[in-house]
Amino acid sequence: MEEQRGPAAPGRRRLGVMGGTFDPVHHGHLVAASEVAALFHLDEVVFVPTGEPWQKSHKAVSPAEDRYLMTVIATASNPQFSVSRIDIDRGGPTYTIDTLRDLRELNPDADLFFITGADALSQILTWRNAEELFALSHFIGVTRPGHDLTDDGLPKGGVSLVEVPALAISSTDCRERVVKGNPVWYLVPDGVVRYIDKRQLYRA
Ligand SMILES: Nc1ncnc2c1ncn2[C@@H]1O[C@H](COP(=O)(O)OP(=O)(O)OP(=O)(O)O)[C@@H](O)[C@H]1O
Ligand SMILES: O=C(O)c1ccc[n+]([C@@H]2O[C@H](COP(=O)([O-])O)[C@@H](O)[C@H]2O)c1
Repeated sequence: MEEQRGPAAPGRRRLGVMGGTFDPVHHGHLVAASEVAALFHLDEVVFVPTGEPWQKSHKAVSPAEDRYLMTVIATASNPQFSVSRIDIDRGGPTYTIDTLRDLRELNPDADLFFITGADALSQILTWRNAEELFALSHFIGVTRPGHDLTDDGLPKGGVSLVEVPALAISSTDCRERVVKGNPVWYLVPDGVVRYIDKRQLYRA
């Protein structure tokens, strides 16, 4: 783990990958990405909104273009953050194995660091081609209030566990607040509050 936290190998970039449905993106996502970027000396963190999140198919998910635009708005002010459309443009259900293969092809000079909250990390063995994921990227599991952070059952050396400032924010709670007419100010970036309002998202 310490080797992963040290400086990048000569000639190699370090690319963080923050995958998520981002419906909507909130400060929990942004703080996790920022903290990991600093701890692991990442050159960039690319946020990758899902196309069709197959494990959320029982839930109503907002249109990909809205989730993409909210992610662009939320990350625009940070020069280290960018947003990729690869999972949206590929079409069909989103599998991280495809995300990582595509990002490696697009960034042959970079080592990948996939960032996941404790809840997502605990589900990783249910993901498509789970055993291959760790050959394509290092995984960084971050703390999230209400969830245990563990690498039990995951490949040794393939995962680092990191404590990040605790923000008890979820997209589910943000959506429910909007439905009830409660504020989401300061849970999501200001521009995202405005976008939700403009597009009338989550109004039941
Ligand atoms: N508050 C948080 N702290 C740390 N990690 C988080 C937090 N919220 C989300 N994450 C992580 O960010 C990634 C993307 O999360 P996602 O877009 O599904 O947000 P969510 O808040 O979990 O959404 P939902 O409530 O709709 O399930 C996942 O790896 C998730 O674990
Ligand atoms: O690869 C899979 O099978 C897979 C299954 C569930 C989630 N993921 C990825 O995990 C990240 C967080 O997903 P979610 O559904 O919690 O927003 C996002 O990048 C998803 O594409 C990936």
